[in-house]
Amino acid sequence: MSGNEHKQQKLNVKYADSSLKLDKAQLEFMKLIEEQNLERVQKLKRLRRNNLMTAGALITSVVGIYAYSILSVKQEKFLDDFEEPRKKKKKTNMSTAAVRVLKSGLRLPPLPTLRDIVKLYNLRAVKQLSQNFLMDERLTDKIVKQCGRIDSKDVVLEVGPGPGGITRSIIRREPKHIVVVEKDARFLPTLELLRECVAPLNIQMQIFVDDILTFNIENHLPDITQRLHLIGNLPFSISTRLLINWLEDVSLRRGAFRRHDTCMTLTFQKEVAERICAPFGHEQRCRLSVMSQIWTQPFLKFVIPGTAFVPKPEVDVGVVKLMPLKEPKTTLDFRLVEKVVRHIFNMRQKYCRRGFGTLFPPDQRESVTFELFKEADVEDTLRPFQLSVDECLRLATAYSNFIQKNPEVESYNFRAPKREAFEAKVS
Ligand SMILES: C[S@@+](CC[C@H](N)C(=O)[O-])C[C@H]1O[C@@H](n2cnc3c(N)ncnc32)[C@H](O)[C@@H]1O
Repeated sequence: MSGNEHKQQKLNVKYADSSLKLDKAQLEFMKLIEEQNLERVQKLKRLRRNNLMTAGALITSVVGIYAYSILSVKQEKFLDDFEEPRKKKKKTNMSTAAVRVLKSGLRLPPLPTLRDIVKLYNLRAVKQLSQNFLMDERLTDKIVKQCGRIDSKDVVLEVGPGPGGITRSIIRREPKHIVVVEKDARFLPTLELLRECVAPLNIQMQIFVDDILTFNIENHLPDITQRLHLIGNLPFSISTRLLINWLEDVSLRRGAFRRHDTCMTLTFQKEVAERICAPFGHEQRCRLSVMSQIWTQPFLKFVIPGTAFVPKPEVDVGVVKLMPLKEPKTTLDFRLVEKVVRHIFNMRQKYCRRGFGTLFPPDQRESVTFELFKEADVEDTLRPFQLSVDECLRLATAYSNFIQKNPEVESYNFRAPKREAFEAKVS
């Protein structure tokens, strides 16, 4: 076909098409098709939008999961850091007690950790019983180490073992006999667990659910052929009272102190620990310093930061070792000495004669005070914290001599209402 013929045919076709008229049905059919097309396009658009949204959600979840995994891994790393030194320490740098235990062949069966025990028995600390637990084995070992040598024939009495951290450290020192006195019966199962573990090792363990302030040591430990060690992470609420009770027992050589070599390794609030050991002239010097130093030699061994306890107390804690003196500094009655020392320190900032004078009724106060300071050879213008133990004891001796001659003065109480004080004086 020539080029001209081809052109002519195209024109014919055009001509023929335009001449066609669409009938109504065809138009409607086309409209229908158009509508269907439109609908299909919209459907596709919707599908695309949904796909985009699903993809977005998927990407967000994937990114979320990834970020969470990174954070979790970091958290685990933190926990590892927290626990790691202890694990490493166990492998590379064992405590001396642990080394001794291994050398001696003593093997404790595997025990749950203290943290697990506390969780297992749901042992929430009770504030009224001053419960602050020590979970760090290195610290409990260090406290027990302050007892000095613990022989295989010795007895150790622990006050307030709680979940048993210090008890475990005592066991590692292999005494013959361990006595624990705990007021809170919730700790009984955990302590019984320890007792079961040490039974095959020939260590006798006795558990008493009792109050140490009324616990009769003499009745429970009648045999004095065995040396006794007293130890305890004491509840703050009773620590000073317990110490005063035990100092009185030292003075009377009774209870735990029938032997002169019973030592006390006890914890106190740091400030109290410092007061117990304060020498004269020290600003912390107080009644407790003088009373402790008359019958014992106290040493502040070390301080444990409050953060080491669970729950954390608001104060730091001092570990004090008190060794009863072989030769007591006085044979005077404990309560008489305590009374004189208490009166002297009642007016800390004043001359010591002011507090001492309150032992006597006002009408004879000045003259008697003057006389007794002279007799005791003590400077009456010293402040109470500047008095040595000997000076306090000389004043106590002078007071004791005075009330032997004037027994009616002994019951004088300067704090009593005036009428009562007068009646005491005339009766
Ligand atoms: C500071 S916590 C020490 C607990 C444990 N020894 C430690 O170091 O983790 C004091 C413990 O003494 C107990 N306790 C409190 N008052 C007591 C009392 N009057 N007689 C005996 N135990 C007492 C408490 O229940 C508590 O277990």
